[in-house]
Amino acid sequence: MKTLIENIIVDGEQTDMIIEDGRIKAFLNESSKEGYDKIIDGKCYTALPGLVDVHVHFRDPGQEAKETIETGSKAAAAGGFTSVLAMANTKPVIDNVERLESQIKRNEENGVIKVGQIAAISADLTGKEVGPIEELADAGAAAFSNDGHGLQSAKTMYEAQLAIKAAGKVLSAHIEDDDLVDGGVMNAGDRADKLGLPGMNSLSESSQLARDLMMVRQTRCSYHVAHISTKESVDLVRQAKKEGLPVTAEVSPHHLFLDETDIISDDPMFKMNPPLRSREDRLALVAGLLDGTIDMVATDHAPHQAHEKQGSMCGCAFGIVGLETAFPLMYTRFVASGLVDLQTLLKWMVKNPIAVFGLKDAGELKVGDSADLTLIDLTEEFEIDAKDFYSKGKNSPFIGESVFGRVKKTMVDGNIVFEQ
Ligand SMILES: NC(=O)N[C@@H](CC(=O)O)C(=O)O
Ligand SMILES: [Zn+2]
Ligand SMILES: [Zn+2]
Repeated sequence: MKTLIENIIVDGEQTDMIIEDGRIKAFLNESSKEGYDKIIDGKCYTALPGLVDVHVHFRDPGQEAKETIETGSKAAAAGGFTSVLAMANTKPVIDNVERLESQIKRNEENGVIKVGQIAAISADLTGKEVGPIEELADAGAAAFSNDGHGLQSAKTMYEAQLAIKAAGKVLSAHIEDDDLVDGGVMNAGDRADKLGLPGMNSLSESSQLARDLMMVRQTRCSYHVAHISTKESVDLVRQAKKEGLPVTAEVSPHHLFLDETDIISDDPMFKMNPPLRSREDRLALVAGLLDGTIDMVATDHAPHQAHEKQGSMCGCAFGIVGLETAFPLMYTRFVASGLVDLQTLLKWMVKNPIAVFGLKDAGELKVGDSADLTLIDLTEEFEIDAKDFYSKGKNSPFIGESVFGRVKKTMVDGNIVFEQ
């Protein structure tokens, strides 16, 4: 299979790209159109290496009404992603070798992009004891996480770090002290008080992170902070990096662009875990991303059915979708606004995720690399509309927002997996 993409922008230059047998064969300026199986008019769209998201929830098996591997991966492709890591909090949880092997096969069969599988740290995410980490790593676990629940037991966290370090994998930590959360539905503070909603103390994140980092000093386990949300957590990661600890962090777009002051009424679209924090927290996250304390952006794509995101924040589900809004939001707010260049955004959304999680993705558009890429019209402005979502989840607080950067086509191994 030989494909020619004409007139695309790569690194700021207009070019043609030849793809053969799933790989980038050459960049040419004047190519003859003979001998191709497919010719695509790139219309001067910008070609970027496929985006990578190390934190998504595809709900399959068990909650297919919220999302499936197929719909979730189609949403990812529509968002410009060619590679994601799926969390283990499906029903049942991916916590043993048999389930992991079957899930890896299902991800491959049903996913239109590359879907790596994260395995659970503990059986059923209870945190009581550490699961068979070595066997799961040998069976192909992309990383380990207890996402959905914090590990309340220090002993479980300590033993998990030792086992994950021995297996040479990354521990992606959902940090949450249940006692301090105490049934809250949004960040504790003035806003929660005003709305009369139960608050979650932000120390529920940072205090558990401090505990975990004390352990990393000893275990040297590669420890990745999932969905970091507080200023204190950013300070702790910054300090840990200064010390040379193997610590990394991801932030989700919603924690960069929204804070508790955006919650003007009891609205389920603003309920997620961790919650939107204070403005000060949000600005610390932006600063942490800009200074390299936070390594990457991850969506924490958490689809739910419409009826699960209705009524009061007290009764509804935690989580929002993010795969189809992440790139345009990040591009609009960080690149189009002039804060950073496109290369920096690609560091956050491609290069660092690949490097930290040791993924096999090329992450670049170079001759010889696999043709995992996305073609984007960076100049097209559009309104985020749930009707356009491929995800079954329409639960986004960004609906109605005007953004730049429309994904036009996404290719995995040279095959088109999304076309607008
Ligand atoms: N982020 C959320 O609010 N929800 C996630 C779980 C999680 O990421 O902790 C989910 O699975 O729905
Ligand atoms: Zn989580
Ligand atoms: Zn999550």
